[in-house]
Amino acid sequence: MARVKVCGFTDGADLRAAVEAGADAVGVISEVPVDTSREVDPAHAADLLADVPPFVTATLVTMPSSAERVVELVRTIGPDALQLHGEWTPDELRFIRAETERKVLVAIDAEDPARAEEFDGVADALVVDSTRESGAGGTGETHDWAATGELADRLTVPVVLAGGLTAENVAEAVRVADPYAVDVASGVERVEGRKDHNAVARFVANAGREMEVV
Ligand SMILES: O=C(O)c1ccccc1N[C@@H]1O[C@H](COP(=O)(O)O)[C@@H](O)[C@H]1O
Repeated sequence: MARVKVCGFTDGADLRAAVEAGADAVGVISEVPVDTSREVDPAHAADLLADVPPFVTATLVTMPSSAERVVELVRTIGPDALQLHGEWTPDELRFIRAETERKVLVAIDAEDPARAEEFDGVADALVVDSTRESGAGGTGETHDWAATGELADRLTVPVVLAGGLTAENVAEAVRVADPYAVDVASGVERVEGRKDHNAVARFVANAGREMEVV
């Protein structure tokens, strides 16, 4: 059974619905250099994550221009964990981990397994996503789940499967890739930036099942 992260909250009621549905982690997206309806400013991100109860991982998804800015954002927003997209070096990652004392997940593109191997043992987990050229996620596009499963078998750190997941395809994705966790943003929205609570509940349920619940 895969753990579940639901990402890209802009609204407290949507976040609480995901927690109620049983999500293991929730994410807010702040300071990303792409146009996305899921981005919130740091103050709003802090407010949203302040509502996350114990035993649910409050995650900041970000891609600012420097490692120092990541550290500032962690101090402002107060997440439990960080998910970094974009072009980071292993040394920058070591600096961020040491300064923030947070678990750090690095997002890599599914087409770039060499980069995953570069961060194996440096990051706390890898998010294997179908990213844009900039490294940003939220594309709503799937990739080769079997190849990601094979990559996960070669790595020592946990692999989070992301990219184009929905309540309808997540059970099959888990069956094929057998990831540590799955991550969804656009696939459980009713309109851009707002979640469909029913789809979120079905996503969480289906991530833990081999058969789809409709
Ligand atoms: O969702 C975004 O707009 C986004 C922007 C910049 C960096 C990361 C972003 N989202 C992350 O990408 C994955 C996959 O998204 P999707 O399910 O394919 O829409 C998502 O889990 C977010 O963590």
